[in-house]
Amino acid sequence: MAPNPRVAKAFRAMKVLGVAEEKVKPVLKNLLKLYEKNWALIEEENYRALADAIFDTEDAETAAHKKNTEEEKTEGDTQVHDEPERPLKRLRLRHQEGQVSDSSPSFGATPSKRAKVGDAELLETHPEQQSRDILRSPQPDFEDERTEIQPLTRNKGKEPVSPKSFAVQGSCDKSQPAAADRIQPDLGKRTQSNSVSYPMQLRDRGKEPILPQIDSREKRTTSERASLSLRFKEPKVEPGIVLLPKKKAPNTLALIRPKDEPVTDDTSQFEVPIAVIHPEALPNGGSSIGNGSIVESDGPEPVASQSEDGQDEPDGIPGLSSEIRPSSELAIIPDESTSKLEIASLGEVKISLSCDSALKRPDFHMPSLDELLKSVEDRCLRSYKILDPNFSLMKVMKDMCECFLELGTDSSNEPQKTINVTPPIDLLKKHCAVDAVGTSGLASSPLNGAINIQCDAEVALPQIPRLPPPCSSMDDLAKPDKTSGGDDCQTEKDTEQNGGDHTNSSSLVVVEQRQFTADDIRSLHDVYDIARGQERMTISLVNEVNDDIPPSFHYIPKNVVFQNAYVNFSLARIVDDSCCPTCFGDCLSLSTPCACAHETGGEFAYTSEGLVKEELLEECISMNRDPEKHCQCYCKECPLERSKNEDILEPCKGHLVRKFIKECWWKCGCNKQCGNRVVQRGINRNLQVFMTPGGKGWGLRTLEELPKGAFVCEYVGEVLTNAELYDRVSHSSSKDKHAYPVLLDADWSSEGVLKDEEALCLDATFYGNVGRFINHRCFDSNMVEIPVEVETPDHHYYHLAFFTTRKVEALEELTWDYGIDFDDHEHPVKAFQCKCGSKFCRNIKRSSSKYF
Ligand SMILES: C[S@@+](CC[C@H](N)C(=O)[O-])C[C@H]1O[C@@H](n2cnc3c(N)ncnc32)[C@H](O)[C@@H]1O
Repeated sequence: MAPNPRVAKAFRAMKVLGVAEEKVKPVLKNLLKLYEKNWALIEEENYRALADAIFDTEDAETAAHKKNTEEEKTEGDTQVHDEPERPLKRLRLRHQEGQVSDSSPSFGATPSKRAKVGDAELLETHPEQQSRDILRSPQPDFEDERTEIQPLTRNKGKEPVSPKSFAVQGSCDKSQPAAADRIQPDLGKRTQSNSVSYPMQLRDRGKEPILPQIDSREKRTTSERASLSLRFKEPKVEPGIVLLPKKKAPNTLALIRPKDEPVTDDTSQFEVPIAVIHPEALPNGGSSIGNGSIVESDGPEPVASQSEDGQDEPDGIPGLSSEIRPSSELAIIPDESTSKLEIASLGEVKISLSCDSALKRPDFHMPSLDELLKSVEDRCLRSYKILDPNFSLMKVMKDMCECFLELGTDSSNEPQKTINVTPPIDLLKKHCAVDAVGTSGLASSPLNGAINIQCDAEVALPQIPRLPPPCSSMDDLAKPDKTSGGDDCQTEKDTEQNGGDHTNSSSLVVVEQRQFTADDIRSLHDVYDIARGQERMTISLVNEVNDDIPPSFHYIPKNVVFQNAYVNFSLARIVDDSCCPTCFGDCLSLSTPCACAHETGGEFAYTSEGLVKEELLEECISMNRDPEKHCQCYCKECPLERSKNEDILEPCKGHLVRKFIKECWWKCGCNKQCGNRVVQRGINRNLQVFMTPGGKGWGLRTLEELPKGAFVCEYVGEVLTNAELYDRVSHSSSKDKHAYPVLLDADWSSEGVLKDEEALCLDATFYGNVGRFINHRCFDSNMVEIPVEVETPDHHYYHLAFFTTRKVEALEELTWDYGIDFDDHEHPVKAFQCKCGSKFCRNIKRSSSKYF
């Protein structure tokens, strides 16, 4: 049978040292037994354990043989010859005089303590012997470095070191003071110079030894308050440092104890290293080294940690815990002095999170690793779909920083909570550079990149829901955001007071740290379904163009009344001749259309396929393209002019008298699947929000081919009176842009003088549906808006529904003509520079300086 390749390799390694296979075999066998077949321990440091064990065995055999020979030669002569023992063994034996011998191999009840104590004591007591012993041990790789071992003997067991220490001793600074004279901060400083240089920067905070951290670039892009450090477990040993055994990355000095290693549980007589890990406590390689804390996997409480003055610990034994639980690769090291959370220990690499200012923050608590990982995973699942092409681990790490701080400052009991989040800076960079608030609605402080999020009470939506009482504090206001192309879409949160006390200009302040609701943040990242399940279809969001993240807004599938709008859905208003209570099933299947078709001249507006009939559609299209060819009404007292609050009212500029679709509704006898119920059933097409490549910001596209006349979606938003809208818009900063609101003026002609609360519009800036992403196209847009009467025959309020004007291919952007007059500079919402690309573009020759 072919020998085990690991065995063969061990033989080869020993052969190099001149040890014959037959000598290696029994020792190796024993060693495998001793180490429970953990080859890593044997192979560690070029088979050091094996080599030492072989030499130990040799020594023992030689000694035994000599003794026998001498006994035979000089019977009765009790004089023992002074044949030198192997130093290590001899030292131990001397040291163990008077102690209880323990013949158990290595991992007894407190083996690590014993090992540490034994080694530390040994090293301290007999440095030169230890040095010699090491010189004798078969370490061909480190031959020229062996003299560096000497300082090891000086460690009083206070400083944990890497078990790999011997491999790099040559680089230790001999000029360093003895370990006994040192304090930990020194260690940190010294070891920095020895650290492997990775894309991280060392940071000496005086308490954290050996912490290469994120380099300055990364530092700039993460919060200073929650920083991530990726740390290498120090591969080099400092002179005078006690070795710590670990099962996965063992310290051979500790592990290759002879079987008769004396042990004692009475550790109080020994000085013990500050942080000591039982080898069995680290089956998966969890690191024991760091910050004077002990790695612990099961919970956030440290098993043992070092206090400020270096004194430990709950069990009275410095650095030792009475209960040492198994550790995994994930390790938590909460350290109150630094609020550091160790995330992972992967081989020699460690990732940890710290919050520098945690101590100054009364609201900070250390999140558990589980919480943190779950939060990051959730975030990745939601967020990274859009970022696949640019996915990088650093983004995940930055997310970790965010979640860390977010969880650390989260207090679910409080109705108002402040969460500080470090944004994925690269996602926000374009926005942060411009102002304090990003597209996402996340604010990035120029000071520390942190984001301040304010949680308000949940919004409860009644049937025609009214918005909850707005924030009373004007401090909550933040500057609207900017998208790269959608530059007049604003995410400013209106915080008008109850009772019509509207926002005034002094209350709109640009803040460095914007306060947002947790809902704001969550909605930003639900890229799988920005509607969060509120539509029949999921609506994904992708960005294949840049790093912009979706704007902050509340997705609502139906309109909500902001405050003063009069929207009354009363059954009493529906007279019998405007509904079909006697109908059954599908009204479209009737040979004679029911009363609900009256609005459209006795013909239903929809075909049996649910498409708007050609004639109606064409008329609506034409109305947009050639408004002058269609009937316009002029108000006696135009609500638009009135809302300007000027002394002299300007004459009405005219409103198109539009065609309405009247759908069946709940007073009707037909069922929900009735063909005359299309818009009210909501979105039933595969739509996607995407980043347009042409600089228009986000847009909406279809993922399936759409026939002409197909319902796509409604324009959903807050129902505002025009006075409210005027107030809202005109009081925002001149730099800020507002999404183009939609006037519900399709039937203003029929009513004489409209009251303020009856002259309505829709604003989707803060509350809206996918309609808010539809970009404008001059004249030849592929969608047209049609007013739809669903709940009330009263045409003050109606639904504005988009239907395709032609067949639209899958992946085509969906557009509609906003009807913007690019020359109207008096409009409260300033026009944008049109990039519709239409050959009929009304803005094609305009100077860009006119527009924002
Ligand atoms: C209702 S939003 C549409 C979604 C928007 N693109 C976004 O990123 O959120 C309207 C805004 O989109 C931008 N936009 C729409 N159509 C545009 C066009 N044809 N050219 C340039 N910008 C356009 C303008 O900034 C406009 O104010």
